[in-house]
Amino acid sequence: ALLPILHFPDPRLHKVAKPVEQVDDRIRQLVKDMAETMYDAPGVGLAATQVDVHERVVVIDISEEGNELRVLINPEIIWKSDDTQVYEEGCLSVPGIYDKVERAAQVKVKALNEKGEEYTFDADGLLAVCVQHELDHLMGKVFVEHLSSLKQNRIKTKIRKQAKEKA
Ligand SMILES: O=C(O)C[C@@H](Cc1ccccc1)C(=O)SCC(=O)c1ccccc1
Ligand SMILES: [Zn+2]
Repeated sequence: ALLPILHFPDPRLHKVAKPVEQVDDRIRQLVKDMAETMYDAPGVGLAATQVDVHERVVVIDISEEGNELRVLINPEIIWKSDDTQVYEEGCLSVPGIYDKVERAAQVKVKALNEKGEEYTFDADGLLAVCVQHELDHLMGKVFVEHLSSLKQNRIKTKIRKQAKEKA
């Protein structure tokens, strides 16, 4: 089922997600709903925090055809490169806002899959950006918080105006 995505500055986006205790059918259904919601947006990633579920679950699919779904349960970055890359980021919780964010160029990630089995993978490029962006969400952080307070205030004003026009 499609899940409603929380929009900045909703305070629930700042809640810290808890680790998943048991990878069971409830979690597998959540993953299915998150993937459906991500593809519908469309996006290349989605964190459970964004759909108001405060558990450490992330889905990512950076493939062109949208047929390479990655499921990250209790994900951890176990290594980060010193060199960084700047990438123009967007966010499904901050629609219409794009800005440059500097992050580690390569990361090594450890996570559980839908069966609860542990796996690791190396990421660079867009995948590295996306993993770091999604893990920020699980820590209650939205990408705009990397920007100056001047820019953040302008974004809040713009989002409020968008909300008024829609209402
Ligand atoms: O808000 C989110 O977490 C989803 C976000 C993740 C992200 C990935 C990479 C850079 C920044 C943010 C998005 O998917 S934003 C939409 C987007 O980047 C995109 C959408 C469709 C095709 C390609 C990219
Ligand atoms: Zn986001």
